[in-house]
Amino acid sequence: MSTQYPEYIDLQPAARAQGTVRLPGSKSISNRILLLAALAQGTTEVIDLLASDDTHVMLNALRSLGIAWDEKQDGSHTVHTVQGGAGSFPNRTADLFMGNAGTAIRPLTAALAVIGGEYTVHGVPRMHERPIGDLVDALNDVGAKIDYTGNKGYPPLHIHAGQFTQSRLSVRGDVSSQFLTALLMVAPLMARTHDITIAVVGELISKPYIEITLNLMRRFGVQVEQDGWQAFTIRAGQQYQSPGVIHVEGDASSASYFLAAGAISGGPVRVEGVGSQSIQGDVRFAEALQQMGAKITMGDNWIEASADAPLKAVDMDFNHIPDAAMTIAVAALFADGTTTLRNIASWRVKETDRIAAMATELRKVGAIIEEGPDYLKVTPPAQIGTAAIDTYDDHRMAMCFSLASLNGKLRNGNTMRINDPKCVAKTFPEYFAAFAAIAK
Ligand SMILES: O=C(O)C1=C[C@@H](OP(=O)(O)O)[C@@H](O)[C@H](O)C1
Ligand SMILES: C=C(OP(=O)(O)O)C(=O)O
Repeated sequence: MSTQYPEYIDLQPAARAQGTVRLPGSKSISNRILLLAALAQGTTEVIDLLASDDTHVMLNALRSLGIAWDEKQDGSHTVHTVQGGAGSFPNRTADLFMGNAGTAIRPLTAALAVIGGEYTVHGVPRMHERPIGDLVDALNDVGAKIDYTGNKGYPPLHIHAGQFTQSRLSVRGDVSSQFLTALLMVAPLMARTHDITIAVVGELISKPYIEITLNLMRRFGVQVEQDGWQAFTIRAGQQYQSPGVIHVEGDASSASYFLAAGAISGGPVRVEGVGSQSIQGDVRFAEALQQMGAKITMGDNWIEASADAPLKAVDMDFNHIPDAAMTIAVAALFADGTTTLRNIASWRVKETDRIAAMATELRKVGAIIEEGPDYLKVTPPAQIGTAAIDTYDDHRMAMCFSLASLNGKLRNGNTMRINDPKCVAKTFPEYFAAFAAIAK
């Protein structure tokens, strides 16, 4: 991305956070819309697509596959015009670099396997440590031909043309919900002559992301029949149709940092772009802040956080909001006791092992941490010790730890150093400018 960052950023201690932030577009919605628009019949105008590493890898991949798109500016809005391929990709061979974007590589792998061709997909080294085996198994079981060219169960992948005749698929749901999302998104391409049912094996995690998938599929004209979280049926003969124009909401996970800033330091901080009408599960981060004692107000398209007392520690299950939950782990530095984050095992297979990374960096600033396979307990220090925070090429580590500079809790008024801040480019290239605008 274009923003230039130095090797590290030293954040000045800020007593207060106040102001209004216009959020960048949702990563989860942007990458889903791009793929759906590419698979649809007709031309789609996408307003306010997120501009970041994760969407750029998707846009570049679609172009390599022969899907035409262009970008223009309309006042303060961007407009991407995508020419749909009506269920097919013009180019049947391609080598695709997917960076570290789970929302790009997983659904696209499924689409390539079903459409057929000779494709390789790969990413940054960490992407080659992030599991994809459950998705590959689900697809290969019903006639796909996907090979591992590195380690079994992980990208890089080589995808050949397969043959799909079966009507029942099953996929594990307990490592990443993105595998089910991927299968749901390509199911209409398999359901040309017969219905397709996708059964979920094991407890499905991160359920609200499946709601985003189903919502956007509906916007593109495909209905899914749902039997709880156990089975999903796509009736034969449905095709994606462009909705014409579609707008991308602001990113609710990105909102979490600013809302937490308002809650930690009094606020008020308002985010614009998500609100009570949002289709993203991460808006429920606001409920977690409320439980910590913050005051939350909300309109259709905005949320505001403030607080008139120190935050209260909480003990909560965060399986439904795994990304925004990281923000709670750092907000816990400002709470009145031990905060426990439960049911977050998926953190271990994301941009880094996020449970280990959080534990290490929170200890650096003086917190007492207990770490388990799927939980984290954070007991705050009286004052936050200054440290150079390592970010593990994880945008959320960098964004979360900016919050440690707030509320005058930094020992001796020192600065908070964030190493390798450019990692925010994955979802929010302008993050540190937005943060500086509210941290006073
Ligand atoms: O489908 C999506 O857009 C996402 C699903 C979640 O992943 P898991 O299902 O792997 O938890 C989330 O962490 C990720 O950032 C985005
Ligand atoms: C887990 C994340 O990303 P991905 O879409 O690559 O899974 C994230 O953004 O926190």
